[in-house]
Amino acid sequence: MRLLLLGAEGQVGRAMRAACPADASLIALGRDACDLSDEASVRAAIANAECDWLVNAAAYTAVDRAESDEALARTVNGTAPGWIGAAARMAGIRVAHISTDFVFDGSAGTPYRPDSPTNPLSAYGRSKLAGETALHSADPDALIVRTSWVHAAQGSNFPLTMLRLMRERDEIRVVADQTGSPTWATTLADSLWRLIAADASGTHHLTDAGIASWYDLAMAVAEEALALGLLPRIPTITPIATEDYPTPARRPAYSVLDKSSAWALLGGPTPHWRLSLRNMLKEVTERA
Ligand SMILES: NC(=O)C1=CN([C@@H]2O[C@H](COP(=O)(O)OP(=O)(O)OC[C@H]3O[C@@H](n4cnc5c(N)ncnc54)[C@H](OP(=O)(O)O)[C@@H]3O)[C@@H](O)[C@H]2O)C=CC1
Ligand SMILES: Cc1cn([C@H]2C[C@H](O)[C@@H](COP(=O)(O)OP(=O)(O)O[C@H]3O[C@@H](C)C(=O)[C@@H](O)[C@H]3O)O2)c(=O)[nH]c1=O
Ligand SMILES: [Mg+2]
Repeated sequence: MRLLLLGAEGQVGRAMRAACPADASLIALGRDACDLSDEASVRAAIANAECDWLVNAAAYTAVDRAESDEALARTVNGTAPGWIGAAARMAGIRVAHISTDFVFDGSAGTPYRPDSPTNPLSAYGRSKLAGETALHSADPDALIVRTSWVHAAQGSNFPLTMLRLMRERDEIRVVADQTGSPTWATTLADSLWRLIAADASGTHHLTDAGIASWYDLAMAVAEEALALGLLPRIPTITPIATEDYPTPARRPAYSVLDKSSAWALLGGPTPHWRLSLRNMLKEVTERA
């Protein structure tokens, strides 16, 4: 199988490259080779690629910045997936695309199913929902996988931000009233390769197992990092309310996703987030 990967330098893009099975070949394009704000660039990249599947791991992921930069977020996350779907369909290429828990408003009290009503609270969430819709209209067979709270040993993510702040400060304050599921990019990439091998289509939810608040996640980063020698001591970590950590973007209070359809296709659950976090931080120690 030949697979074209867009967003090759992001957290998920790197994990997809690392998890590439021996019997697959990968054409990995970064922003310089395929710019999702430029329709001609997207069309050319897809027309020139002889492949069976395309995975779109490129996105505008700066949630707060998107509030004041909505037009670009909208083009990259909302419009480009439609260009991708149309070009891929024309070339007979299957598409896998990644979306987010932030398409939901967080007012639910039980895990969101793939067909639960969406209602994004942020410009980023609106742009990602628009991307799902545009891709689905262009290519009804596309595979859309919503995930959440992604982290990796390289890149910009909450656990690495926490690790840096814990080294710099005596106290950090973290919101305890937003609940979701942290997800190691490696879990997502391994699962995506398997969903592709199974010829999956439609919308599915895929995160690591278990739930946490951002505060729980920060506490876990502290404990795991201390045990691995990445942190000399644990600073004071204070749970706070969302209103005490003002940000430009609103985030869902609850964004746990129901993963049962993906788990059925995969033949079992994904690892618990705590185990995945430990494995991610082990990789940080190996890189240091
Ligand atoms: N990170 C998270 O917590 C979550 C992510 N997702 C989704 O998962 C997918 C992968 O995210 P993740 O790997 O974490 O994100 P990253 O931000 O790590 O990677 C995204 C990549 O897309 C690239 N990119 C941005 N703009 C463009 C553009 N105009 N043209 C081409 N490439 C571009 C970025 O390049 P550059 O670095 O140069 O900007 C970056 O390499 C995205 O669809 C995201 O919405 C879903 C839920 C949670
Ligand atoms: C840095 C920091 C953040 N926070 C809060 C702010 C926010 O509510 C929460 C997470 O902040 P971040 O900006 O790191 O995370 P954020 O970029 O919002 O993460 C989201 O990214 C996009 C791409 C997604 O798709 C989502 O699934 C989700 O992973 O933690 C604190 O409470 N204390 C802190 O010191
Ligand atoms: Mg962020």
